[in-house]
Amino acid sequence: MISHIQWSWDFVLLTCSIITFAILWRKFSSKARLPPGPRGMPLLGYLPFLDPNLHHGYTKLAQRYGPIFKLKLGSKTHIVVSSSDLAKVVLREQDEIFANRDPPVAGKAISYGRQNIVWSDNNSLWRNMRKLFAYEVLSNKNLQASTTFRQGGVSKTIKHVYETMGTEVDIGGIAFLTSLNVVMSMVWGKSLDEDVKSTNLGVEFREVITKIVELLGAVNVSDFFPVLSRFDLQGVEREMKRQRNILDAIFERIIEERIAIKLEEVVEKIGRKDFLQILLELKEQNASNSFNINQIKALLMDIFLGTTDTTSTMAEWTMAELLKNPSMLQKVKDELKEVVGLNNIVEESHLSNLQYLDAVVKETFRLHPPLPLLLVRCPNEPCNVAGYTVPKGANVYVNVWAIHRDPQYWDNPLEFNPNRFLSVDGTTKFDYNGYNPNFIPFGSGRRRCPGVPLGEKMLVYFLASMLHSFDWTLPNGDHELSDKFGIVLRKNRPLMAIPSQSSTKMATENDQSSSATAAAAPRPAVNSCRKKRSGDASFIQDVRNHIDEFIHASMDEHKTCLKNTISKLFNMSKVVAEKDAAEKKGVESSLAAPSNCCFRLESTIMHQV
Ligand code: HEM
Repeated sequence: MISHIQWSWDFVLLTCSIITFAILWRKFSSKARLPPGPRGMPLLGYLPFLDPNLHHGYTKLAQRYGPIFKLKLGSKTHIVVSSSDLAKVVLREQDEIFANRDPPVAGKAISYGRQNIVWSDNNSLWRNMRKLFAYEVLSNKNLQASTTFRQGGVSKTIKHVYETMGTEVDIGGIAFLTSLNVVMSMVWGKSLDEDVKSTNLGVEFREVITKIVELLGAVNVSDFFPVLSRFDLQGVEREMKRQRNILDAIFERIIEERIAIKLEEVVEKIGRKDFLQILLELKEQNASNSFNINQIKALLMDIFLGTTDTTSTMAEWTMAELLKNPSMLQKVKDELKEVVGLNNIVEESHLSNLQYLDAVVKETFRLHPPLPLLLVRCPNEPCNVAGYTVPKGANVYVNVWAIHRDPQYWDNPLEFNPNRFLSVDGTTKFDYNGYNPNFIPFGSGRRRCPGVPLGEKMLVYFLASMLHSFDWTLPNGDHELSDKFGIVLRKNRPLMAIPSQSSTKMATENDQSSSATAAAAPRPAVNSCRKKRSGDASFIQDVRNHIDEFIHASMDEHKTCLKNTISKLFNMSKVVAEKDAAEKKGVESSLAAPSNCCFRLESTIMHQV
């Protein structure tokens, strides 16, 4: 009997030991070891202690818990990676495992339920969309073909700034409208002022996109407790759908207008098919790589959101840093004077020679990466990073803001010093392709930003043009550079600056031209002529209008340049008049077609003045 009791007792002990060992093994074995991190409250986890400026809060936590740490936020596990070595592991070495997203509720709402590139998982829809995007929007050929749109967009802005010289300008605002104009022309061949149905489209777009970006970065209870998401307690989903519907209505109208006109008219107007046309034709043909109407609209959202807010925010940060550092600003202006020349306007062909400006932009990207935590990644299976387990489905963030300020990789990391990006031979170090994990403002790996070539071109071209055409001062002599967390990292207070006539130009009294005047005055008139003109009768009148407008926009010191231009314009109009007369007589004319004359007028003004 005693031996029987002893045996049962041994059995219980043995069973308990095995269970305890199994639990401890599971907890402490390297395979299941979760990264360290702060303890939170029951149920809520660390939510009540989150710093609203997430990138600052996460950087402080990394200093305490190391380059990979874990947070429990509601029912979600967040893992934050804050060193370039571990960023490389997540974004490149285990790229495929980390290629999914776990979008916030707001992200699902704006993308019609993940029907776009940004919030889609790594699946066939995502692959098809990215392929089309890379080939039809951002290929070298297309970027080359869309140079005129960028020129047009920037020249409209120069005109606007020129007209408001001496008053405060919202730098982010003008950069936003410029990129919006460019992207509208690229996507559906019509810039803001060509859209006759809506006079306030630019302002409306900015308001909506600003709100959307704000909602994407909002702390939303539904994201941390998915079971509560159906109640939408903070109304984030409702508000996002409202904003989406505003954009949706604009897209619907443009698509309807497009379906109503003939393809030949589109091609005639912009010389080739635009992106919208390509998407609609694929849909019409029911091609295997076609998208439904919601997917088309979601793709348009990607392009509009991806282009406008990031580029304008970066333009603002760069101008803010330059205005804070006058000697660097002067260096940029000197470089522009040397590369572009006083009497010319900036062209995209100049950009590759603007090494110092390029270094300034890169230094700004380092200190103020527009997406400080990139976009959330989500592993499709449990995996090992630095000896810790990252569970399947966790929300993984790469703290680029911290990596870009890590003293291990950057000397005096808080100092704004563009020289760190210049090599001895004057070329710039680092690119935006994400191969160097110390510098990844556009992300890295397969989900890296596909918009790099367009974003970079637009940003540098905009900045070069603004800095070459005008001098800029701060209204109160100084300004602060604090930031405000959001999915896009904005300046806490918008940058206002006052443009004035470029001093380098005023210094050369006999200067024959001004790039501001050149770019500002005549272009819209010429464009409107190109639009209006199909017959010949009004053409001479059009030319007169150009001259009137040009004189109207002039300033005293540009009289000589005006005189030259006007005589060129008269010569051009004489050529056209001769052609008209020849045609009336029924004589075959060897002169250029009227539309070519328009183009020549435009280039006379843009390039010879
Ligand atoms: C200054 C300009 C820009 C910056 C700094 C920027 C930055 C980024 C970053 C950091 C990501 C996330 C990458 C990741 O998760 O690893 C991203 C994704 C993306 N960006 Fe950009 N971007 C810019 C311009 C553009 C432009 C011009 C477009 C479109 C024409 C664009 C379209 C996209 C898209 C579609 C994605 C999602 C990619 C995916 O999930 O596969 N971006 N961008």
